[in-house]
Amino acid sequence: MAPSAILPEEVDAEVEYVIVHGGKGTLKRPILKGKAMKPTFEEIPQVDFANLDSGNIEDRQAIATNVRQAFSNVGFMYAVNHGISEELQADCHINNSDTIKGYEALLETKLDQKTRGDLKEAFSVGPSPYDPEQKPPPGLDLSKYPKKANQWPEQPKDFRKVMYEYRSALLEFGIKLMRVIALALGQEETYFDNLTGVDFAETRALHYPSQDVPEDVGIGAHADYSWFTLVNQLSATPALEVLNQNGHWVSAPPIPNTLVVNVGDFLERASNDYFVSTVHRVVNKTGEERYSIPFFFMGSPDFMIQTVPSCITPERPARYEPINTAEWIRERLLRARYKHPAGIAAREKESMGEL
Ligand SMILES: O=C(O)CCC(=O)C(=O)O
Ligand SMILES: [Fe+2]
Repeated sequence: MAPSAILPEEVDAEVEYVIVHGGKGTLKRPILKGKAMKPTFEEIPQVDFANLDSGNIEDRQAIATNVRQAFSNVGFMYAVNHGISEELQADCHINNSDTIKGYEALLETKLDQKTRGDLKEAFSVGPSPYDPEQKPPPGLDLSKYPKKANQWPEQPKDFRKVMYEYRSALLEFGIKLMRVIALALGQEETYFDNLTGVDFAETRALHYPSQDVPEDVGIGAHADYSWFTLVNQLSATPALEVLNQNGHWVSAPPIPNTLVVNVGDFLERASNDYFVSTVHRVVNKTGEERYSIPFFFMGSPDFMIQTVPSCITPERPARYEPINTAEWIRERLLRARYKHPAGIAAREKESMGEL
């Protein structure tokens, strides 16, 4: 969506806001117009990962420099040459099935409270090291994980296999990206290695029907509760939008063979706000169905998210207390589920601050 028309300041008597559901609670971002507008991004940068497996640290450092720029200025990037096989990505279209049991129906979540709900269906696959496909490390303490394994439908036949293969491929890329992020934050490459020993990532296969009602959204304005999210836009339908510092929506259209990568709340927090967990939403007015598969890289449930030492300076002391990963995820998940009693209670505790 193009930035709204520029109005002279004096005409702009009433400030409008975008309401956002993020890790810091429900917040409002003023929509800036005219002279009030700040320099900010108008498109999503692309970063080339072709040299990710280079044996040369300078090559990996060069990627880290580009990631640092993208994550600190925009909070989003397209990863080009990410190495995830095209075949596997094409197979993921198997999610295009309405026979799947246990998925989240249309209007089940409501991130933007002004809407009737999010116009999307989802099938989520979370941590379940009891499932052999997740290749749990030997000696893993299973007591930390939910006993109930992921639920899988009988049909389509290869759904479980493909989802787990896809998850493994993204996890592998994610672990490498976490190393690049460590470099980008001025740490040793291995700085986050203990975070990724046991993963707590979630894959979500999403279907967004086209929206006819003007107020409808596919997924309301929000920031992600993850270290970062890797989004495979399976359809050619442009619908993902990213909020810039002026409160204007910038389109992130699908680019073939790229992954959209965005900073999540954990990374924003650990980087002491140097990297931004940028607000985004999905609005599908194209008349076409849209499918996408976000992969939320979350780390292990008992990992304490604390500020990276190189992100603390005399001008910017640590802004956040350490927080337990599982606790934060649970709180955030419940908040979005407006029909869930615990979600209602969590939202009632919130106050509305400014972003
Ligand atoms: O479908 C997309 O492109 C993004 C979905 C998203 O933002 C989310 O599930 O958190
Ligand atoms: Fe998101």
